[in-house]
Amino acid sequence: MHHFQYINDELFCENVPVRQICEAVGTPAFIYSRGTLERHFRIFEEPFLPVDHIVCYSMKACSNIAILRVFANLGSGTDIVSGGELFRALAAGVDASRIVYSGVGKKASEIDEALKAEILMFNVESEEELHLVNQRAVALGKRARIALRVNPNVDPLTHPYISTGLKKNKFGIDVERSLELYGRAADMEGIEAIGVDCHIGSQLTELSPFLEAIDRLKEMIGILRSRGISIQYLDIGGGLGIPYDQEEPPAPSLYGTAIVDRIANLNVKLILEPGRLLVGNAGILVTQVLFRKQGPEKSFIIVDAAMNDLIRPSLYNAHHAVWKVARKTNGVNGRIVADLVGPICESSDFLAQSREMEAVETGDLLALMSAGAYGFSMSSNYNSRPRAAEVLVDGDRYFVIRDRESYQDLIRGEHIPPAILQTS
Ligand SMILES: Cc1ncc(COP(=O)(O)O)c(C=O)c1O
Ligand SMILES: N[C@@H](CCCC[NH3+])C(=O)O
Repeated sequence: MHHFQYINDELFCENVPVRQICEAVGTPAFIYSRGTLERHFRIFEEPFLPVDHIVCYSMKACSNIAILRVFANLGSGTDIVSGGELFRALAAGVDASRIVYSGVGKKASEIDEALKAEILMFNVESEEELHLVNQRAVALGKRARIALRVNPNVDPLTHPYISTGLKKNKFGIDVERSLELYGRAADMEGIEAIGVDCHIGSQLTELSPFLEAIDRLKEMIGILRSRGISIQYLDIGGGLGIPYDQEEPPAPSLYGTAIVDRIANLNVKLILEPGRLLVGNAGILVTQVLFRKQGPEKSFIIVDAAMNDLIRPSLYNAHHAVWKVARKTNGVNGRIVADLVGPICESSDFLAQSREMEAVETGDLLALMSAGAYGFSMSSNYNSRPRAAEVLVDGDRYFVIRDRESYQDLIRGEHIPPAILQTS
């Protein structure tokens, strides 16, 4: 359920016509609905309310500070994976004591920043990282609260590029080695092991892999406690999928109640790191048709958004529904099959392939649906394309929450050395 709907054949985000926003800010533009963001957060959190928990929004999905603030206002913490994400979270006003820091490659400077901010917990992903976190904590006269990110070797049954909990993946530490490392961590002056963590993948559409992973972690917590290591937090990551096309992921209520049942009597504070579920269907990418072109084998609709704006179709062959912003423009009727492509000089620059959709005309606005997660946050400047504007709709008002980049932004920080500037 989201707040993008047609009223008299015109697409609205909440109470604002999408066309009106595009006339003011141009295209391509990401448009998010505050109502949907809040609704998704509440629906996700609801089943966890009876137990001690923190929802730490995984901000890599959509990291605009206005979006972070929407969730922080609802009590959300944040799952971060870099110094840059820490900076954004603090800039948005997220409470540092609700921040967890995951990621396989934390630099000493980033660890220092997180220690100084006094975040809740580092999710440590290797033995070398554990030593570095200890060393940095001692150097700063602090103790780092940590969990080890365990790789439980569970198949998440998702796209191989976004599976993280198999032993062939770079993420986390296997169960046996983790148990050993907790023992070693107990002797480290700068380390306080308070949690166990895992995140097995993204866009999961089955419940069983989550439960299997939790069972492995539960077993570990029992072993650790029997060794005198008192684990207080269980972080089960994110990963719950959303319907993009035909998928039927478990409803958040089902996911939540199954997990709450599974950890009954475990006596831990649960940490949840949803990303896609909170923002995916709360955002769209609106683009304008530049040209239509009939090739010998295919029809192409060339639009002003491209793989630099939304890379998911190119990277994972991901499906995003295409909706016309005005359903019956210029009396064009009928259905077509076409590739929706951008201006970038790559054959993989497509937003939809061989897609059946309503016929379109040059100048029409099209909405790529479910683009709120891993849309803008994975965008780039490839082909020197300024990144899109981001807009947040709130009832009958809207706010530009990120300006469209300018050409000047494209060369910010670039310099021609004087020796190269000389022409003679
Ligand atoms: C450590 C970690 N936590 C949480 C998430 C959020 O995942 P999702 O957006 O699938 O909920 C990710 C991304 O997959 C992640 O790497
Ligand atoms: N970027 C991916 C998900 C990976 C999540 C990061 N751990 C997507 O668009 O589906």
